[in-house]
Amino acid sequence: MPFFPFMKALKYLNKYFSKYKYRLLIGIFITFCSKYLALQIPQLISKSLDAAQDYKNGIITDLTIVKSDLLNNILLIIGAALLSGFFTFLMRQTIIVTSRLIEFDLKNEIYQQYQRLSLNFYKKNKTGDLMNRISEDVSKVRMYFGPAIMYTMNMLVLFIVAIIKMYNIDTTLTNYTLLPLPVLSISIYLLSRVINKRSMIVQQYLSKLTANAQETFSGISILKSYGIEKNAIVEFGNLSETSKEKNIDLFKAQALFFPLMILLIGLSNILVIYIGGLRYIAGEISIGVIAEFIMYVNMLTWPVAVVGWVTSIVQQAEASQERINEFLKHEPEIKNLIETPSTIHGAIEFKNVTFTYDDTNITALKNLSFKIKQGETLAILGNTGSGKSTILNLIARLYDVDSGEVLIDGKNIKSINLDDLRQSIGFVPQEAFLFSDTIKNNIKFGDDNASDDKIVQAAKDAYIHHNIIDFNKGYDTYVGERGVTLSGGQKQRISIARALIKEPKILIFDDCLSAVDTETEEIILNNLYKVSLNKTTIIVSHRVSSVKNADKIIVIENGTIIQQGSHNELVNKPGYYKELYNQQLLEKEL
Ligand SMILES: Nc1ncnc2c1ncn2[C@@H]1O[C@H](COP(=O)(O)OP(=O)(O)OP(=O)(O)O)[C@@H](O)[C@H]1O
Repeated sequence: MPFFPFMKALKYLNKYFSKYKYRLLIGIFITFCSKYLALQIPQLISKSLDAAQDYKNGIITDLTIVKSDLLNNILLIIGAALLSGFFTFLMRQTIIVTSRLIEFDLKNEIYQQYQRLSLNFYKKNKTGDLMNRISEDVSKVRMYFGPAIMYTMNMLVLFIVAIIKMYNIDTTLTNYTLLPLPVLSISIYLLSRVINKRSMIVQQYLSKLTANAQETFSGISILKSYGIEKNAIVEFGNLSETSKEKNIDLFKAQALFFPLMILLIGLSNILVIYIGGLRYIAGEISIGVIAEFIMYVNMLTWPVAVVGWVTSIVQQAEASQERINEFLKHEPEIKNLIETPSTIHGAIEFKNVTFTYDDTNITALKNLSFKIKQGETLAILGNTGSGKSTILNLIARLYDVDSGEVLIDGKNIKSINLDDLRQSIGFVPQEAFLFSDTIKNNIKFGDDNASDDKIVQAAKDAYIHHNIIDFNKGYDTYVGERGVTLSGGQKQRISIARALIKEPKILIFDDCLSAVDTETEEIILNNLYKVSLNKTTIIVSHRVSSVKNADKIIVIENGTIIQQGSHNELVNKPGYYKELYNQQLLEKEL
């Protein structure tokens, strides 16, 4: 059962309660000690006041007895206050620290789940949303483990102990004193709901503002070259104007919080003084009791107000945990079905493969069949959108086919250990992506233990070494957001080096030479020819020059093969390949 049993989504977090149960139990015990000690103070003050009055009224005549009583009480009050303060410190150290530990665990759990999930998941959910759930939502859930539990414990101990003490002293006065407290709790709850609603709206606008600013900065060169800075300023201005208004709305509601509390505490205090005064005059209670009750009222007000606040924290945590659970319970579409290791040689076959992207409903491949033997080079040509990248995605099992089969070494790709499959593929995507790190680490990404010599060799093979050594810091040059800006062709070649260093059985190049000139392309292809001996290689390209040496060329149109054969075979047959060849030959001559 979760700490607040009416919450369903929060049940998921029970495992963390049991993981940290000892810390939490110690925290709860410490809270009890702290509050119990704090609650001794009003009684001591009451006794001191009564002693002074007894002396004044002549009930006690010996001043030294009164003085020693008072001194004792003062020392006890200081002692109780110090100890209670120390326990409050320990209470935060246990409960709040535990909530931080759980926050850390939960973030790691979500991150690991994100890593497991397939590409489809990332297409369906926005990056901002993923980030929000792992940061904002987790912080809200932490509030449930930390402050919500701490203040609830606080409230329970204070309430039970104080109320027992109060009823033991005077029932009528206690009833009157407690009268405004439920009103306080309910009004704080209602106010907290308004505050939460408004702060969610503020958060939404903050996200919009950040997204707008981020997009503007990343597209700054386009913005400037089109001369539309003014439009961007107006758009940002409008957004921040609305955001400001929403913030003012929020602060208006927040501004009510303390006055409301003070008003209701004031009401309780007036009741204590008025009813207590009447009962004192009637001789039913001593003057010390009035002081004691006033202290109890002030001690109880915050915990009572907190009931409202905690309720809304728990509701928010529930909503956030529901969003987190939605991702945590999401099963990756592509699963590793085989635990035993698989050895991969690199023969690939597509048998009547049909594949539809389920988000766009586009059937990218239709009944497609082809075969590549281990160590052969296959080239894929075709117009944009014809399905070339889709073939590569299926070989890396980034998606599973709808019908037909992809076979690796004669075995259905699903019956191969997924980790081993991906380990044996060197994939160079269409758009090179470099991490904000050094060039060396970007290349080493393909093989963590690669020696410097191996890194240099891979860079030479990808024909990027000569560029790298021209940078001041060579291989230690930082690339990415705050580093050197590389040209498209340089990025592509680093990305090739990253694939080569892995020495995979299958090399996949998805139109990754598009940003280099034909001479550089020629050099790289010659190098690749040497390093890719014995490796199955698949090259996707729009250029005949990139594919002419392949063992086999297939031409794709609308997801089906319209031509296949070697360069020599195809160049003599009328059709797409011959036309492309002639056209590119003509361009070269021009
Ligand atoms: N991730 C995706 N989600 C949905 N539809 C997609 C996705 N990727 C590609 N498609 C669609 O599938 C079809 C085939 O795309 P694919 O990327 O395989 O073409 P391509 O031949 O590699 O094109 P290009 O030469 O432009 O890279 C296209 O109509 C495309 O819009």
